[in-house]
This record gives sequence, structure tokens and C-alpha cells, in this order.
Amino acid sequence: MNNLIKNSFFTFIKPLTPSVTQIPTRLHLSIMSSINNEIPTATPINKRAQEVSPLPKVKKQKLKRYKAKKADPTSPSGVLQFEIDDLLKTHNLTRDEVSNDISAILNDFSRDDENSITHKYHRIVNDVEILTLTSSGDGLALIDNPVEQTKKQIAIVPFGLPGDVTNIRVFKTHPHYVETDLLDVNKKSPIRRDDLIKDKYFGKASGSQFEFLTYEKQLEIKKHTITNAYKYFAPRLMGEGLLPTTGTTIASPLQYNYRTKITPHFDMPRKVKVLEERPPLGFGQKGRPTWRKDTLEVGGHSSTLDIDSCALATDILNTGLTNERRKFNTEYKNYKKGATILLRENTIVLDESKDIKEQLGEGSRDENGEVSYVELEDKEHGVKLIKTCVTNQRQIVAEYVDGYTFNFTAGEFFQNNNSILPIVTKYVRENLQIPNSKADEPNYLVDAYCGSGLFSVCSSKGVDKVTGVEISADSVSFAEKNAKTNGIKNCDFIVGKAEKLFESISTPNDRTSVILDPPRKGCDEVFMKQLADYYPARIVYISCNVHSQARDIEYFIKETEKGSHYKIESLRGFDFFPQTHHVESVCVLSRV
Ligand SMILES: C[S@@+](CC[C@H](N)C(=O)[O-])C[C@H]1O[C@@H](n2cnc3c(N)ncnc32)[C@H](O)[C@@H]1O
Repeated sequence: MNNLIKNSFFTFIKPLTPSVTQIPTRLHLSIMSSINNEIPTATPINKRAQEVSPLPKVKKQKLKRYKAKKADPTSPSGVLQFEIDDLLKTHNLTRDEVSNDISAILNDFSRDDENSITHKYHRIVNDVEILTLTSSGDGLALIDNPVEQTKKQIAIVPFGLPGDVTNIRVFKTHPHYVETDLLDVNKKSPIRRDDLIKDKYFGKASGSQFEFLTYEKQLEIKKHTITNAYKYFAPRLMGEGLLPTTGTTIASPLQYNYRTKITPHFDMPRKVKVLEERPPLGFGQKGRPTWRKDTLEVGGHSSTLDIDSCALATDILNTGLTNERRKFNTEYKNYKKGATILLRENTIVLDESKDIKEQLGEGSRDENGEVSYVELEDKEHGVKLIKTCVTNQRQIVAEYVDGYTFNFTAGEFFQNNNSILPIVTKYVRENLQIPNSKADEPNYLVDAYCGSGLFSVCSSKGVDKVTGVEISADSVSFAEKNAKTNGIKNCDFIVGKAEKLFESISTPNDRTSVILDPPRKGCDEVFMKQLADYYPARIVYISCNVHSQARDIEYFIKETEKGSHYKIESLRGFDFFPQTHHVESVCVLSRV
């Protein structure tokens, strides 16, 4: 850019436009990018010279336009927009004051030049204070705009904690924020506890964000995430004081080695038909951070890190990972494209009268070709359990929750942290109780989005009838089998969309409670309207995306005809995923 300013074209522009130093920088950038693109069209300055010796024709390059991707407001990138606005409000800034000239970067055809606009934007910035945390667990900071002195930029700093003073590298620009890598922490946040980190890949891999926080702090942050979600997506409920205080987040009994499913993957390098070298097998890298100096080389430097153990996965999955990596070392040449390897824990209730090996079934095998397993004891229910690691998506596996056994295919949805499930299912069961019920009054339960019947089965005692609905026919057939295997006779399951449910419910609404446990995108308006028309006595809404939950609850109470007859009784998180930013939120509604 500076070269351009110095060169003779600039002297040509000068009489036609204000001096570059006088014009606002934003306009300056646009002019510069148009200089870069349209130099050949500027030649008319010297028409006579052109006639004498015509300049060679250079193909005119088209200006690239920034196309914003449409994001669901309740997705991480949608929520970030609310978080950016929050930060701007605190610092008395407008969106315009933190906007970046995306068009100049997109149309920077001299980006290899170290004076280019891209180099100016994508630079190292030292001594940046982290101001706040996003709900995705990243730090947010304000830095100076590198080309427009009156403006600022919002920087996303993964692994930055509020109060940290850091050095960061900006590597990607968006209209209202920039993405950065954390290079150094010059001054530590009072909440930073690097001594707690157990995982050698932490700070580099994308899977976990919170290992350097005490567990109490993690739970507190998740509570804050829930409160913020309702502030953003249920502003009317918040404004009218209709929300209860968010409860304390319920801890997971296991805080490491809890995940019962992991999916390491590898990519096929571009233009490679046969793999000559074993590619890294593991999980995605989160940028190119360098703040953990002693683990810089760990896992390599590809966008997929080579990962030989997972601190969050159960012991048997780590054994499976070792087995499958050994297998991959010799078999990688057989792959024609990248692939994901499923590692799913399978639990078998041991029949002590039989040989263990006869009961194992298929599973990941050790170097001697034997199925690997670990043995555990469930003291509360007086049984021994064996865990194996299944790699076949279609294989039927089992989970053991609170004395009940659940079967499902390894590739299908099932909750991922077995240790917290007895606590959650108990909480849901207790909150479904219809208040002031008399002993002889019947009670009914509807389990919308029931999967393979986890909540239906665990809540079936003390209820006259359970009706579950689920879109996956496979899951419904497992839900039916699971009810039968566990000796439960009062559960019926329907294959279909949740909205279909209301065609088949015949139970009296005054005596019926409803469980909602939809996927991340939440429920739709049609479903919420029908739910309000049905007018059940109680609703327990469980969600892995508290933002879509908050949106749905506001819609239900404020936009449906009978929604205003409900009160939000409680709202709290359950920590299904310790060491990560994720939180499962449970909201209980009762009729008033
Ligand atoms: C978060 S899972 C919950 C499953 C179950 N409650 C459990 O805890 O195991 C959401 C379930 O909703 C199902 N689902 C998605 N869209 C649906 C729809 N429109 N109607 C009914 N079920 C749906 C999915 O197949 C999935 O099993």
C-alpha cells in the first residue's frame, strides 16, 4: 500500500480527490482497493501517451463482495452478536466504531506485500487485556483498529480469561470482530489456574476451554451463560420479572474421563489419491496458539491434531483409541478419503455365572486380537459392570442408568456423560410431579423427543401411562425394547414429528406432565402453540442449547394463547460436559 501511495499513480489521483491524509480512512481504503483493482482503467490520464505507445491490456479484476452467512441467532455465531453488543454498550461504543473494512481485505491483491492492508489487519498486538468471556468460552477484548485511528476492533481470544493481559495474533477479519491466537499471557487473570491443567492438548485442541479454571468457577460461569441466554432471547420475561434466579449449576460426579463417545477423525490431504504418509488422527486444532510453551509440539501442527489420549473420555475409550490408532498405523493406505472413527462405550451387566469373554461381544481389540474391556462395580445396585469400546456405528450397545439398561445403535444419539444421568433423571422425575395431587389421582407423562426412551423409562414409576414421541423410527423401536427389557409396561412410543403427538394424546391435560428434550435448534412455533393448546399441568424443558430454550420459553409464555397461565418455576444448569463451555439447561413450568 505504501509503495502505491508513493508511486506516480498517487500523484495522478491527488488533484481528483482530497489528499489521502484528509479523507476518512474508510474511504481511503476503498480508494486504495479500487486502485489495486482498476489501475488499468486509470490510464486515461495520458491519453496522448497511450496513443503513442499503448499499454498492454490487463484483465480487469472483479471486486469481491462480502457475503454474510445466515446464522441462526441461537447458534454460537448468532449469540456472539448479542455478546458483542453487550461489550459495546459497556464501553459506550457503536457497531460502526468497531466495523472492519472487509471489502478492502477481500480485494487486497497485494496481500503478499508486507505493507498491504491484509498485513496491517492480520498482525501481532501486545498487552491486550481480556475483558469478558463469551458463552463459547473465548475471551473478548478491545484493540485499536490498525488503519483507522478513531476506531476499535473486537478481538476473540480463545483461552484468554477476563483480567489476563496477553499478546495475540489477529489472523481473520469479520465485519465486527477479528479472530486471534493467544501467543503469550503477560499478566494472569486472578481466576487463571494453569496448574490445574491435566490434558497435554489443552490450549491447542478445540474440545475443551475450561481446564484452567477451578470446577466451582466453571459451574459459576455456566450459570451466568444461562442467565445471559434469557437476557438475550427472553427479554420480555426478564423485563417483566417473570424469570426466577438461575439456580446453581449441578456438578458432574466425574469431571474428567466422563465422555462415553468420541469421534477422532483424519483428513485426506488435497490432491492426494493414495496416502503415502500416515495423516494425523485426532481432533481439530483451535487456531495456532503458542501460550503453552511446554506443549508447543504436542499433536503436531496440522488443522487436525494427532491425539493419542483424551482426558475427557472414559478409560475404555482411551484403550480403544490406542487400539484403533495402532490399527490405523498399518491400514491408513486403504483409505481413499478422510474418515471419522466412532468410539462408543458399551456397558454389560456381568453375569457372574458365565465366563467374561463370552459376554463381551464385538469391540475394539488389543495387539493380541482380544476384545479390550474394563470391569467396574455398581455398589448401589449390587452388580458388576463390564465396559467395552464399540467402533461399528450399527452395532447395538448398552448404557446402564440408575439400575435400568438401555440399548441403542452405537451411531445413534444417547446422552454422553453417564455419571450425571442418575442425577438428571431424578431431578426431571421429581419436577414432573403435579402439585397437590391426591394419592388416588392418575398421573400421565408425555415425553416429546424421547430418543431411545431414557426419560420415559426413568420416570415411568408412579405414573399411569407414558407416551413418547420421536422422529427416528430406529430410536422408537429401541425405546419400546428398552421399556420391555426393564419390565415396564406403561410406556407407548410413537414415530413422528413432535407436533404429531397432539393428534394421539388422549390423557387429561390436568393430570399430564410433558418432558421436552429437543435437539440444539429447539422446538418450532407450531409445536409450542399446540403444546399451549393442550395445556398440560407441568412442563420440564431440557436443552443442550440454552439460547434456543430461552427463545422457545419466551414464545410459549408471551405469544401463545394460554402461555400466560404458566409460571417459570425454576431454571438451572446441569454440567454434562465438565472442562468445556457447554451446559445443559433445565427449565420447569407449572400452570398457575
Ligand atoms: C437431544 S435428543 C434427546 C433424546 C432423549 N430425550 C434422550 O435423552 O436420550 C433429541 C431427540 O429428538 C429427536 N428429534 C429431532 N427432531 C424431532 C422432531 N421434530 N420430532 C420428534 N423428535 C425429534 C432426535 O432424533 C433425538 O432423538
